[in-house]
Amino acid sequence: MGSGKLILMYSKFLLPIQPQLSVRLVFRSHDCRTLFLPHRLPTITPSGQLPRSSHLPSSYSPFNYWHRWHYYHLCPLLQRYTKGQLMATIATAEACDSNAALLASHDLRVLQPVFQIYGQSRIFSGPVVTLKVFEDNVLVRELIESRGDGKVLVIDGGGSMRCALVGGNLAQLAHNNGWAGILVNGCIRDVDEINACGIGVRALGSHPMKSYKKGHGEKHGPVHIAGTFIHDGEWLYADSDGILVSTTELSV
Ligand SMILES: O=C([O-])CC(=O)C(=O)O
Ligand SMILES: [Mg+2]
Repeated sequence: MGSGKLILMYSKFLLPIQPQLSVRLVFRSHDCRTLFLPHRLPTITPSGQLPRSSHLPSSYSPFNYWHRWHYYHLCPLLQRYTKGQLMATIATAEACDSNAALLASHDLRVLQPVFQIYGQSRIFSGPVVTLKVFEDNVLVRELIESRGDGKVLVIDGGGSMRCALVGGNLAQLAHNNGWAGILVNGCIRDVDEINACGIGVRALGSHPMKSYKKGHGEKHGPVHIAGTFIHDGEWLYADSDGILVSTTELSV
């Protein structure tokens, strides 16, 4: 059984008997992990509603096996299915096999395989927000500080190999703000921090130096990365096989 079916089964049959994990709770947030952190686990209420934060006990010890199972095994899976990330179930290879016409018309494009994979989320997708900068990450922070709503930030850093445009702090902030992923045509740093973070990141490589902080660049314009143009509002699909960009959202 595919994981998509499994999650549907979970939503239909198991969530109702686990009222503290209401669908509202799971699908409203882009960061299940935050919600499921042990110290935030809500108690079960008879109505199935989340207790108000003032009702949350300061500690959930001892919390039972069921809670632990959710936290450690289910949450990483749920993260992939939260709002804006449902299309993460599309495998890039399958998408290529079943969309020959879109590939031929260039409505579906494959990025050249020049990116390294970072971050816990190896599969991500979402509508694209584009940004063009050069060795300056002020606008990167500015966008990441806004709500991501499951979008993918595509940063054309001109392929610079002389500094990093994203580090551990920005990656964590992006994850907290609901960005599904970040693609950097350039370098990142704080690799260990990023690899521990729940977001998906693709970049050309890593570099220990930070970038300039001038604020130069252009948001939402077309960018040309890894052999293809990418426009704001297009859809990006990344998994272990590669990265696709589609003019429109692909169906499962
Ligand atoms: O501050 C920067 O330019 C990037 C960085 O190290 C971080 O996001 O942690
Ligand atoms: Mg840093």
